[in-house]
Amino acid sequence: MPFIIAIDGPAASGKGTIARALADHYGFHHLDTGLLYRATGAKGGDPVEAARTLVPDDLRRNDLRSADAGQAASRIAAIPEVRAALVDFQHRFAAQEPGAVLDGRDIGTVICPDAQVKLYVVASNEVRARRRAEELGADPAEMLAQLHERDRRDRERDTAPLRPADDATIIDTSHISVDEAITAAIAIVDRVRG
Ligand SMILES: Nc1ncnc2c1ncn2[C@@H]1O[C@H](COP(=O)(O)OP(=O)(O)OP(=O)(O)O)[C@@H](O)[C@H]1O
Ligand SMILES: Nc1ccn([C@@H]2O[C@H](COP(=O)(O)O)[C@@H](O)[C@H]2O)c(=O)n1
Repeated sequence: MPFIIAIDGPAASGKGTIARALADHYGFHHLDTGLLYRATGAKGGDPVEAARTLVPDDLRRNDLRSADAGQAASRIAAIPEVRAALVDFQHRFAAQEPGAVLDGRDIGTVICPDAQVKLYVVASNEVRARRRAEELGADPAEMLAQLHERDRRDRERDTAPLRPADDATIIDTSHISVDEAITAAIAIVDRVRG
């Protein structure tokens, strides 16, 4: 049975950084599920049809990391039929041996509720905005406004809203380095793997 690590949290909290490092450390597969929503939003047209016809090549577009792509993703992510169309892909990915790390918004709550490890990564709004602004070369105040809007949409939607699973361990990266965050995550996984 594959070992599944589910990582959720708001935008720019550091979950992708931790997810990649865990996958590397344990030799697991890694899926940034945000890319599925970003690619669906970027395809344009009917979002439900775009999600149903998504192929791996769509995830390789080089314009998916922009702030605009993030905003478009969070709008189409509120549509239940879009989410439903992306479930199979995520389940197939999570079923790969020897294990998989999936990061997103609803991995521990909806996609992989039986994951052996669930992490919920947070950081203060100001820290997240500063990190994202540095990453994209954008204005921190503008990033803060965009993150607020995206988080609100993600938390308030009816289907699969952003929230920690009841059995998730919280990691707050506001005042710790990337290395410290990764070390904390590995310690949590190692405790479960024994
Ligand atoms: N603990 C940390 N200390 C300092 N910088 C960090 C830390 N964790 C992540 N970062 C930086 O913050 C930025 C956002 O991190 P990351 O992409 O991992 O966030 P995310 O939660 O996956 O975001 P998104 O949901 O938008 O994909 C990156 O530039 C990353 O290098
Ligand atoms: N499991 C997920 C993953 C992402 N979303 C939506 O996509 C947007 C972009 O995600 P990033 O992780 O790349 O920032 C995000 O704001 C969510 O609206 C989702 O709903 N479920």
